[in-house]
Amino acid sequence: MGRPLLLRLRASRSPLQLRCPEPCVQAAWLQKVRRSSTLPQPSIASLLAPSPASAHLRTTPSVGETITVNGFVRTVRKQKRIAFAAVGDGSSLESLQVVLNPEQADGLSTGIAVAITGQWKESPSGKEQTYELQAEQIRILGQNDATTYPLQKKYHTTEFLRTLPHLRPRLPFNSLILRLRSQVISQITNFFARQDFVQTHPPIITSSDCEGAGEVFTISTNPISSGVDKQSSLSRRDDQFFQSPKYLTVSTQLHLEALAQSVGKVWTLSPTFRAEKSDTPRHLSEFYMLEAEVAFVEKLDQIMDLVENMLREVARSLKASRVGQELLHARGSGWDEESSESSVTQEILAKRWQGFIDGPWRRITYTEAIKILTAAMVQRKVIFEFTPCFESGLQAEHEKFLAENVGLGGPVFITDYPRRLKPFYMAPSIESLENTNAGATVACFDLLVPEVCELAGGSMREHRLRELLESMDDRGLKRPVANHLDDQISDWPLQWYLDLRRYGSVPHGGFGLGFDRLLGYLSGVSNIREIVAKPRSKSPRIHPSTYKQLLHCLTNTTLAARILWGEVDFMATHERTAVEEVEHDYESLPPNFSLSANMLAGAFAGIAEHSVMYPIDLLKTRMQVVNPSPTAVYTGISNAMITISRVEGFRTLWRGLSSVVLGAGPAHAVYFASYEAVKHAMGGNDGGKHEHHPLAAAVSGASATIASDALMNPFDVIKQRMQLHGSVYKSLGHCAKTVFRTEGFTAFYVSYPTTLCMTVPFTALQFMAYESISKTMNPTGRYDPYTHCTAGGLAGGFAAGFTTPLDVIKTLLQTRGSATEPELRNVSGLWQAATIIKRRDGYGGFFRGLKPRIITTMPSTAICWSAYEMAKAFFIARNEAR
Ligand SMILES: NC(=O)C[C@H](N)C(=O)O
Repeated sequence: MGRPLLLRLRASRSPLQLRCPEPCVQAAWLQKVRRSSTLPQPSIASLLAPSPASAHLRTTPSVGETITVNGFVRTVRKQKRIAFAAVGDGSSLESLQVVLNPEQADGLSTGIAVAITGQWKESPSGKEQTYELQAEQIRILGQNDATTYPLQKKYHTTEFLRTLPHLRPRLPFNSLILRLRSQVISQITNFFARQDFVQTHPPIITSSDCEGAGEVFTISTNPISSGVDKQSSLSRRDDQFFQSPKYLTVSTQLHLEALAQSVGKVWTLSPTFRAEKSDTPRHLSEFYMLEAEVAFVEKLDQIMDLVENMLREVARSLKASRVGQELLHARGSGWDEESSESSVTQEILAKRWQGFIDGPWRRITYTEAIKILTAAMVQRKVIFEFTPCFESGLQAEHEKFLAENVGLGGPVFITDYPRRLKPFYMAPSIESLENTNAGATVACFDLLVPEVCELAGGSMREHRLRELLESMDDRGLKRPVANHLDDQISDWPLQWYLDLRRYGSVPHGGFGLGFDRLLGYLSGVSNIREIVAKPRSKSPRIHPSTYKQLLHCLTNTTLAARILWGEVDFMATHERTAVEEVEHDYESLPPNFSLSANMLAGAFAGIAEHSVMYPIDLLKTRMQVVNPSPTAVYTGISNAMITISRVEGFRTLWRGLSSVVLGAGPAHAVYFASYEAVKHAMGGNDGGKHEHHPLAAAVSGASATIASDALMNPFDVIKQRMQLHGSVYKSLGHCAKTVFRTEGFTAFYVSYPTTLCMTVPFTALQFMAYESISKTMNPTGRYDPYTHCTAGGLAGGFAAGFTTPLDVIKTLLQTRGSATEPELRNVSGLWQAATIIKRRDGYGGFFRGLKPRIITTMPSTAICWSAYEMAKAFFIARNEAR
């Protein structure tokens, strides 16, 4: 027997090596069996890192042996005398290196399916891989349109990949997720089998809404009436295939309860459907739920023990498995990047598994949870948008806090919720029964884990007939006839459920666990759309409430500031119901990111930027005025502030703001929309967030400015006029009218070319600097208020400093109408303005207002970029489920 073989995986970027079991000695008869066998060829995983199973099957070839491998070409590299193809088959993250001669490589392209026969060889030393296949014969198995194949070897965003659910499983990380699913199912199957549970297949088409939340999909055979006029279509008997309304199941629990009364312990892993809003990273309309039901148990703790033991075993076996090792490897070396933009590192993932393995997990009651949340809020450890309160249930932000702080990285059970918040089938808590306050809480739990929050929920079921009927009545579950305990109503959908209590009822309980969420948690994939083969969810659209929300944040400055600094999750500002539905999930700009979302993000940014920095901007304008009136000469910023507030009143500092608010919204909307559109057209989004395109950034910035300044210029002129010392205009309208009447329409645009001369280089410099600084500070490109803010500020300061001379010229042109001297009044263009400044004040004149300009610009651009990135993150989250 040889020593354990250490295979260094091809293309590994981390030192992680997979330990392979000892290769078996190859028996001659086995070789024969394999050669003549019709079984598929060895998988690449079994070749690169044989598992005990594959070694047992004798797929590990010896050096020099001829083998055939099936797979898909991931890349081809051709040199003069030699060519290399990387071939993958989904069995491993790694690909197999195939060595070919250049002629053999002809016709090979990324994506093509091949069967390659060749000699298994040791790679020359110093290569990344240990073994390779020296091709002898290549068989192309089918057509491949290489020019249009969408999964070329380059970076793809997750959103782009979601548009290709039929092809994305071919990516190495996606295939790993498929294997993870399969493995966890087999672990769970083993676990339950060892505990003598019976696996069952309850129906998918049901007649009742188990959770009573009205989130059922109704089944109809009539494609036209379905969904169009549900009510009328179902009331027409001839449209009812089943004679009575039927739904896709929201939970198999009720049926499992029936089956548990036969064999005691049952489980299922079934598709489940919910017609709820599902545009969050944790919800889908179709998902798999793992449910179990146990008869003859009387305590909720027994059900929690079951969940805990099961998940502990899953984590243990995952940790020891090849899939587990590959997941860690992927997290450590960026394999997962394109198919799951996740911030979960190798360490976090390992910690998550360990959190499952360590125990016992914390169990606290709902009442205790509310106390913990309230105390944390009072002690200012956390700011909640919604004050925790017993009656209202836990909001997403509360669950998140509990998962992170009470579970300390591991899971935490929250038990005994108020009866009112839970469905009809739950039994009262034991404590609740013992108390005078009988029935106030129910014997149930939610299992919370960090990031995912609710992973599972379970309860003791009400097994007593009278109490069950009372509970149904409390919730208005209408029975057709006023009920007597012994009434039997044959066509009432839940009649059979009552029978379970009528005939040989036993105490029992069970749980349901979101299986896709579990896989997401175990693999560190934050959005279950990357976990499920073909995610089904309600299409999102930009809802009117979104606009309301943005406005709310804008008008509430403290809230806006807290959001900008990342103290408050933007989502938490949404209305109560939406908090549960919408979650923040920032990813890079998707190709299909809508224009309106871009514009709205831009508008939000523009208004935020201009409003906050307005007073300083006013000072800058006044300091740049050539030949100002003696009462408007200021020695510095603070002197200017004090003088203006004292002489003209504090409110003067804000004069003209309305013009900016009115103009900045649309102008910035145009600005960011053009920026993203030009950047996209110039390939600035290609290659993903790790590639840097300064030219694209600069050109898009410049184009954006040309478009937006055309819109903003008149508003800017009005603003400047109103900011001047001794401005006589009463309002925006008054100013606009007066300027138009006395100076004509051109007054609004005389400074446009100068503005562009200034803003185009300013924007190009700023965007270039912003992109460069962001890429350096935040290489993953995730939403990070701190980097957006810092990069935005630095980029703005840099651009502002360099363009101050042009800004001085612009101010002269924009305010010429308010000047008293004829030379200044009649200045007609950039060059003339520059000459006047030079003559009167020398070169120093071109740097007047430099300091306030940098001081205004830095926070302005910081706010602007932060607001823009925040709004963008928000829209991406809304765009999620497309
Ligand atoms: N089987 C269960 O306990 C799951 C529960 N019916 C739910 O949908 O949350």
